[in-house]
Amino acid sequence: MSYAEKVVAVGVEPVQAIGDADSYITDDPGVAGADFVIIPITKGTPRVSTAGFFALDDMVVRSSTNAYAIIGKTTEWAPGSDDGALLSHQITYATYVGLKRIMAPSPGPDTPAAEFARELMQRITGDHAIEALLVRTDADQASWRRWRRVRDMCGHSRALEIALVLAGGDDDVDRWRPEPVKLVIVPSAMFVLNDAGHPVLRRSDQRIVRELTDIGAAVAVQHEGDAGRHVSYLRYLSRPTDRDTAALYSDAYRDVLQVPLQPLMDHLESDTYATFEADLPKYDAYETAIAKALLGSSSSSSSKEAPLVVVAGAGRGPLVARVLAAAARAERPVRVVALEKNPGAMVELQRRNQLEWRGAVELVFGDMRSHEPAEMADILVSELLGSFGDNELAPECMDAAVRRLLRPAGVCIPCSYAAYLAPLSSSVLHARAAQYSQAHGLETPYVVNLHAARRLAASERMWQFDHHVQHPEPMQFARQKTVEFAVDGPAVVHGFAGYFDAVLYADVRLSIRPEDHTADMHSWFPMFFPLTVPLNVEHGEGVRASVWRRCAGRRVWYEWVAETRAAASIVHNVNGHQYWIGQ
Ligand SMILES: C[S@@+](CC[C@H](N)C(=O)[O-])C[C@H]1O[C@@H](n2cnc3c(N)ncnc32)[C@H](O)[C@@H]1O
Repeated sequence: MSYAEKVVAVGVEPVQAIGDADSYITDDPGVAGADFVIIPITKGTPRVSTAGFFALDDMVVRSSTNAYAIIGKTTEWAPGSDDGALLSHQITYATYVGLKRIMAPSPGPDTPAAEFARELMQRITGDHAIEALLVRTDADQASWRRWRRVRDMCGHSRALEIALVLAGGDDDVDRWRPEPVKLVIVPSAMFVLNDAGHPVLRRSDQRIVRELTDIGAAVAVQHEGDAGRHVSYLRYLSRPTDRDTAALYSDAYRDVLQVPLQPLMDHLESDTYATFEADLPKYDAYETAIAKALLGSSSSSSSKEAPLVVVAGAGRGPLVARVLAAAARAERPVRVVALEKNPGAMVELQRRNQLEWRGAVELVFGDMRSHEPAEMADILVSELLGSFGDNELAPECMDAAVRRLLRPAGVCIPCSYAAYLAPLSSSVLHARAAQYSQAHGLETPYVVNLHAARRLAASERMWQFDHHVQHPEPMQFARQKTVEFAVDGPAVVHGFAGYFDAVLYADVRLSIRPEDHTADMHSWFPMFFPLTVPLNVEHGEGVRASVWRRCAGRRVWYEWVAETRAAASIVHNVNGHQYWIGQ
């Protein structure tokens, strides 16, 4: 199922007291059409027998018949009381009947965070830990600060999820977007009647509900009496919208952490090439750059022949096809060499050369860093860019290719590319990275289509690699940069997002920076460099990031560290001990 096809569950939280969950769910016309209800597990202050069980009369949830449709609320918990024992009994009972989810009360302004966090920790750790606990909270900034404190004390546990109660108007949703919001509760007072007399939300509140359901939250109306029309409206509001193919593709990868590809060390699979090839804006830009280069450059003066274009790292041939299209567009004859080191892709190149290119392309199997050409190229085309620009080892491969394959005044496409960094808040991604940490470690960058995340500042340029001039000596591939970000705090930095931009030729560029992203291009998602321990940033405080690109032997890797005024992270991935790129 793709993300866009996912249906958002819509529920009801009755304001009136409910005597018995089963008859409410089965008989009350007011909840017909809802997918779930949010109701207390027990009535008022229930008695627990000395033997440790509840009396039937005290229960709202009395059987497991409708458990799949119930989010069970525990009773309010008073700090310093022995309500903790009651909470325990309620959770044990809720687990026994198999409730869909259990909701803990919100930590009120007077609730000491330490006591509340300790109470929660007791439920989510140890032998009888429950998988997930919904913490109910208001959406204002003070509530977010309280939540942040409690979550820190609970070690950013993935078991804690949020049920966010909106107030309407100026809910600060940006602050909640990076948090694990699994449920949005909309009080009926937020609804207004439209011209036809139907309850609807104001435009700004519609946007908030859509944004939160879009990152995977269910939605419920808090209502007295018949909630049917509110439920239908919320279902309509959170329905999937029509998307184009590129958006559908991106949606399927929302917040999915991917290990970055290593096209130099590994041989890519045919399906991976097929995914690249679907990204037409990228190849359109290449075609334009090649056509401009053909018009702008003279072929080697010693030769009367057409310019020689070498596609280094041709894959299954999309750039070869674009060289031929650019030549036709520029009305310039060309000679084309396709160089590739992946034996599987070589078979596809032969097939296309026979069927599509009528043998016009010279195919060469080899490594661009060691290939000995019979003739130097006028134009060298390659696409070895990763999400952080140089993380697929474009510098190492292209510097060698420029020296060995390109004549001194030749054109290299791309001629330069740069890496960018921005601080990122996303407890969702951080929790996922922590989940993978046994396999890959938390000191590993990922490629991810960022969605449940908030960028805390504009991206800053880290470094650049240039291939327009041939350097007399091989390039220095190591880099280091420290940048300062003015963060819109208070916020939590869970890591950094990495981006790149590239100049293909003259004014033809590619970019995945949010500030100037190439329209509709979808084959590169940003990089995510997690911090092992997230850093809190207060209002007016900045964040400093230092990143190194280091190289030794046949390995290249990144190390990174973050600092605020009050705290600092560890230096991540020292000596590439968790993540490296192989040459
Ligand atoms: C990111 S893919 C791009 C492939 C193709 N140009 C496209 O757009 O679909 C990079 C390609 O370069 C090839 N490659 C990487 N390093 C190479 C090297 N040193 N020599 C030759 N080919 C290389 C990989 O096998 C892969 O096919």
